[in-house]
Amino acid sequence: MPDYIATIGLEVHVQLKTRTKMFCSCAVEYGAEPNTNVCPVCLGLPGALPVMNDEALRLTALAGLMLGCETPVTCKFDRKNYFYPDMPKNYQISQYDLPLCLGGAVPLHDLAYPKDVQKNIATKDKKIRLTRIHLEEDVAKSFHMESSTGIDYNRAGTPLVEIVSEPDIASAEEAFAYLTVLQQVMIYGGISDADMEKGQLRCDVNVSVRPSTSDKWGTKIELKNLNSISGVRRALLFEIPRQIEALERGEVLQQETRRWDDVRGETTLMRIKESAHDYRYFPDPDLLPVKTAHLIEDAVSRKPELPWEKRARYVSEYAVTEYDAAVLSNDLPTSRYFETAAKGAKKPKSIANWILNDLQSALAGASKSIAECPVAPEALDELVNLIDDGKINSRQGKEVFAEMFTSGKGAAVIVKEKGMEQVSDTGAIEALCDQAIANSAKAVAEYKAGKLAAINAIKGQVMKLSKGQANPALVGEILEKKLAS
Ligand SMILES: Nc1ncnc2c1ncn2[C@@H]1O[C@H](COP(=O)(O)OP(=O)(O)OP(=O)(O)O)[C@@H](O)[C@H]1O
Ligand SMILES: [Mg+2]
Ligand SMILES: [Mg+2]
Repeated sequence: MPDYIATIGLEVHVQLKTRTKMFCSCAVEYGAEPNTNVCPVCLGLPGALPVMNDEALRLTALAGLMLGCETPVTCKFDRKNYFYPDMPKNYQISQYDLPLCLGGAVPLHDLAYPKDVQKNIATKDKKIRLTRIHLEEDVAKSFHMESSTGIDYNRAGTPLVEIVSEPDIASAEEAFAYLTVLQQVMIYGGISDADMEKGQLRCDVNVSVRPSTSDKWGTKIELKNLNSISGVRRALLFEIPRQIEALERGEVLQQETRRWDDVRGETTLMRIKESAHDYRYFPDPDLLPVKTAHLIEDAVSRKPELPWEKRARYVSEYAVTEYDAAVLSNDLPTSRYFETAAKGAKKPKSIANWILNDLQSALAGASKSIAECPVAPEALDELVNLIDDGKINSRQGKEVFAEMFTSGKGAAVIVKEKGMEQVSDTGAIEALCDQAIANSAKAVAEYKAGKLAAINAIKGQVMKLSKGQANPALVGEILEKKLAS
């Protein structure tokens, strides 16, 4: 059996985070009563005229800047003509030959992916090139019921960007990583909430396979409208072997559109693409071409630190590992928490460890997000300093943390209340050492006879006498001095 290569290109639709729709002042509001956020423009009534939403143009330019696209001096809007009830004007306003953004790339920067994802990503620094990003209006949402179909026009006219990749993706896992990074960039830039459960990020998957000995792409099959990142991965893990097996049987694949059934875990045929759709694109006469200079200027001023820049900075500025940095910069609330706590910390690496272990598991246990964390970053910093300064030991630290998480009290307050502060008062420890030496004649004799480990028994006595609060290093020092004399 020859080896096969998969070729994958994604078309991703992302709803922009604007208050109002693309060409009218209707609210963009998820979950509103159907057909309440509508007007003559988004319902396509005769005589209605579109007015461009400048914020949508700005957000698109920002997405392009973050992903390294070029923005041509002018862009324009075109009518994409088709006849379907989800678009009552019988055309969708989109961008055809002069989109807002061209080129660019999505780096699959190593986001601490699970091991089984990691191993199918070609190289750590692989980039997926983009073809273009264009701006259009979303269409209405259809609800297919038993014997009829309902349509909600609230979604019609929502600003939507389509991000088209080159077919650079070579595995289900690379598609997973690509979408994860794209979603992260959209959220970082405040471009979209990119919540797939709300349909704010949707994906068409184009996939073909070919024998590795062939340098011609195979027949492209399109999987329509996937609505979860793991769904895209699972769909490809089904579809790639399906195509390979068909070729192995000697079948000739046809260009077709397939549907992913998430419950049954398989793709099924929707329609065979007879010929390319003729959308009869032409420039929308109601909308003037847009000069992009002010959009680019605005995007430059709004561009945030990129996720992979943040990650690199954490490694160099806070001396945390690549893995820590990837998890800490994964989302903005976690990165803000970390940076606030790390600012005053002597050892930011300790802060990172606490966030990645105890804090995250406590949050998971309480079903809370980090934004709702009852332990403020400054409070975590205080706790970690108490431990790193040797005021309490790490076992006590865990106890204090648990109490902080449930009561919201500060670390020092709890340490005081529980009388945990380690005794570092030399006088008090000396007295306890004398007492322990007097009680341990056998261990003392052994130690003096050269069995140095016997000191541990005496040390244990002192710790017990201090109820675990003596500073162990100091106890060791004092005992050695006393036993030597
Ligand atoms: N042979 C192929 N195998 C896999 N993917 C491909 C192949 N050829 C093109 N693609 C990918 O298909 C995607 C869409 O391609 P393109 O926009 O050219 O056509 P389309 O799907 O007909 O467009 P639309 O769906 O918007 O009408 C791109 O992401 C591209 O990278
Ligand atoms: Mg497309
Ligand atoms: Mg397509």
